[in-house]
Amino acid sequence: MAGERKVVKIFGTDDELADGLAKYTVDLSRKFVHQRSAFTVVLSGGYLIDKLRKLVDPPYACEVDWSKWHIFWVDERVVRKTDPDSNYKLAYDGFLSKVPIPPAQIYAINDNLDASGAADDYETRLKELVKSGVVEISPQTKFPRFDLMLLGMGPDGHLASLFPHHPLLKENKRWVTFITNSPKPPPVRITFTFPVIDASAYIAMVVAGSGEVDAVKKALEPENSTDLLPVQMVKLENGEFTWFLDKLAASKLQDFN
Ligand SMILES: O=C(O)[C@H](O)[C@@H](O)[C@H](O)[C@H](O)COP(=O)(O)O
Repeated sequence: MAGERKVVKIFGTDDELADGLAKYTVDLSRKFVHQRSAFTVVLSGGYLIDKLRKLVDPPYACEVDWSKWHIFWVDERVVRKTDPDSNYKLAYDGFLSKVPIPPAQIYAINDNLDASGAADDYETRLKELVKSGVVEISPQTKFPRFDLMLLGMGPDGHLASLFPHHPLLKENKRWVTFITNSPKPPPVRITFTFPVIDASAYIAMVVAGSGEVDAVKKALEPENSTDLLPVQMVKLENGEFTWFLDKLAASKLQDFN
């Protein structure tokens, strides 16, 4: 069935959220490995990685065929992989170093290139992975269709490095582009574009704590406003968008309190 299915899950504690996210990811891993013998997973930076902490331990870790996983980044800071600002480093230290995903299936950006070069290089590598059948392609839009994006959102409603009112919100040709004036430091990043995000099969948007409470309220219970947050601009063509919230992040939602 085409279109977007929206799901909201609210957890009482941080540990319950981490358990819920681990179970959801295990179920999708099983589904895609069975269906296509590969599972393409896109990560963001931020505290998302901490929320994946349960996935690396039993019972979840043993239920996953890690050899079929392929890891990508929805956005990455243009810094060395060893830099504390690197999303690769954050994910490696907190998640990837603890599970047996083949290193050749972890697609970090080329940190020898500048922002424009790194975006071009990442897009070229994605095109090769589409050709070899690892990454699917959307039959409708011809943008890459990832199996699962595990994402975070900022207090201003940004996702990936797509910030409010920025011209990159309108990018509709490139798969991967770059930004040199990100309002969230560091300023130079590469990012997937909206058409790639919109082509996803599943997105988990993970928000916990009080920092994003107003953005969550605006995204889930919008009042008439033409000034949309970036997260409100996501329109999955044929996919499921699930919010993973804790009690604090959901505390302003009328329908859920
Ligand atoms: O590089 C980045 O800045 C992240 O990838 C970004 O997309 C992140 O997911 C959001 O900014 C939310 O970040 P927090 O989880 O820290 O709020």
